[in-house]
Amino acid sequence: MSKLTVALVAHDHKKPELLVWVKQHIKILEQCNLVATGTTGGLINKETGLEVTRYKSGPLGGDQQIGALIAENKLDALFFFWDPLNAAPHDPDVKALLRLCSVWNVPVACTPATADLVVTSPWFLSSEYKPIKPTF
Ligand SMILES: O=C(CO)COP(=O)(O)O
Repeated sequence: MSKLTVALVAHDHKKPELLVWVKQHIKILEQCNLVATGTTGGLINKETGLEVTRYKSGPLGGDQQIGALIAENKLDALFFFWDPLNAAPHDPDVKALLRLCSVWNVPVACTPATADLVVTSPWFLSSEYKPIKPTF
């Protein structure tokens, strides 16, 4: 069975929450190909030793690079702890990334609670479940 490709992204004020979450679910996440925006990916690797493919930092195009994976049907899930209390200079990119998850029916979790439920679902690592991809 091929590994799931999973993207991990967090805004600065949410990085501590994402790190806690990654450590809680490390046994599941180590079975996945992990990709991340630059700073998030560097922190995850440093704090957990997990291998992470790092794209550019979010404000420098990293969200768009992850969006490109979605458009190419190369991403299985996104865990995006975005910050609802601080404006981001690249807000259009953030919206575009979340929008593409809706366009292509990619599972996306934006809070630790949702992320817990998604990653512990019996369907998460199973080949029994494949999201239906829309045809346009
Ligand atoms: O800005 C981000 C997502 O929108 C995250 O980027 P970094 O992981 O480089 O901080």
